[in-house]
Amino acid sequence: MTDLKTAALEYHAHPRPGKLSVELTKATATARDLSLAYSPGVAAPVREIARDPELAYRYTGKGNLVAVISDGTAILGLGNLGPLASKPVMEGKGVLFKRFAGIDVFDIEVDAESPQAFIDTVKRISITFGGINLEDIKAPECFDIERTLIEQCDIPVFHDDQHGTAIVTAAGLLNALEIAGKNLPEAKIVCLGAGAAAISCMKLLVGMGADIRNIYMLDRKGVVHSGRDDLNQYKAVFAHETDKRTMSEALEGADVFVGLSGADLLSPDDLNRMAVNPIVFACSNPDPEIKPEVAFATRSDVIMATGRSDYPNQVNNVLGFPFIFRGALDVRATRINEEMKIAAAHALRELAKLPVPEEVKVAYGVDSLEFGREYIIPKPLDPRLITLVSDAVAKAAIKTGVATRPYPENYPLKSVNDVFTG
Ligand SMILES: NC(=O)C1=CN([C@@H]2O[C@H](COP(=O)(O)OP(=O)(O)OC[C@H]3O[C@@H](n4cnc5c(N)ncnc54)[C@H](OP(=O)(O)O)[C@@H]3O)[C@@H](O)[C@H]2O)C=CC1
Ligand SMILES: CC(=O)C(=O)O
Ligand SMILES: [Mg+2]
Repeated sequence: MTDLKTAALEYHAHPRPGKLSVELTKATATARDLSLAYSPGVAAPVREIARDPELAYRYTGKGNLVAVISDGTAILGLGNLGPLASKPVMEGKGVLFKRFAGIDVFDIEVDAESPQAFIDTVKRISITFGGINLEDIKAPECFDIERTLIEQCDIPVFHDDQHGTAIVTAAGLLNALEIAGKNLPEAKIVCLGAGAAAISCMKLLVGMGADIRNIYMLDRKGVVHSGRDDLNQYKAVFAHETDKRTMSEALEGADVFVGLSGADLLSPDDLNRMAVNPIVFACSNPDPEIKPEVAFATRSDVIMATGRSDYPNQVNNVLGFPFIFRGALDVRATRINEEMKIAAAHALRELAKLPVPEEVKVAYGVDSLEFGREYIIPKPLDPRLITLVSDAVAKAAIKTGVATRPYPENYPLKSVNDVFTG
């Protein structure tokens, strides 16, 4: 772990600080080039955009530019460490947007004294961007922030920790249930965490067929139940009448554990309470609710996923946000709706069942990757993600009437290099 810490600090510090930079996309070699890029030539697109704001998509980078914005109140599972400390994560999201979907990102860390101040800041700068990815904003404030910004902005606003996580969790869970010989409507699910990611994951699962009566949600005070008078409106949706109070009680006979809470909160004893072929998604970052080696030492029948890159089955929103925004930007969707999210989940789910290209196996240093307990969800380095997930999202946007552009000529994209060939 110390090695990883040292390597991570070195990685971020050298050869230059940070992980990404702004690049030029036009010639700047001659005086003529400069007279086009800047004064006097730049006045021409200025006048055009003043005449017709839509032309910002033609003459500026707006259409391929996403703001990754945080207030630093829920940085991964590390908690409220403030906006500046969130910058490595936000730059990291920028790296993933660019690497996997060719999307440019400005990371913006907002020192806001209140949710309203945050909303006002984001609203004022929103015209710069083709989309807004809200990141690592704690519940319950995140819900109102996202809803208000969706209402006020005519570009997609998407809280990644809610919906990106939910989409990827749903895809992985449907596959894990299939492998375990179980199904979503009957699955007994325990969700540790009742924040941004947890509430949204459980909502999407219910939307996709889970029975809310089979879901037990827990926060720091234990089971979310109807006898509690301290529940916010978002948790209250999942409160039902039960005499269960602790995670141990909730886990008795459970089929699924979804952890969206913090490190090392699922004990071997509690894992032993779960049904045969238990599915454990220990998704807290950087440290899962239970380490895979502990889980496997406890039970050989566990189907295990984490949010991390260094174990099999990475259930992480990196599989969602780059490709979802790619699809949404390319048909210039005004929002990212439920149908687009569900289309993305199904595309991810189906991709895991296709034969895996050699280059993916090489990238992960394995001889074989086949749909099964150790491979329930595609790998982030799979080049087919942009092809299938962005396509599914774009088609769903068109079908549901939120696209303002037709199906792109360069779709389905063969790779990230295809992005500007349309
Ligand atoms: N793998 C992935 O792709 C993703 C993983 N995550 C992970 O999910 C976790 C939560 O993130 P997010 O939802 O954004 O944060 P929030 O701050 O919105 O929510 C955190 C939730 O975790 C609960 N919690 C924290 N500690 C405990 C504990 N000891 N026992 C029970 N519940 C606890 C909190 O309970 P209370 O309500 O009582 O405060 C709260 O409900 C993080 O670890 C994050 O890394 C998030 C997004 C994506
Ligand atoms: C992956 C991610 O977004 C998180 O852990 O917050
Ligand atoms: Mg996050």
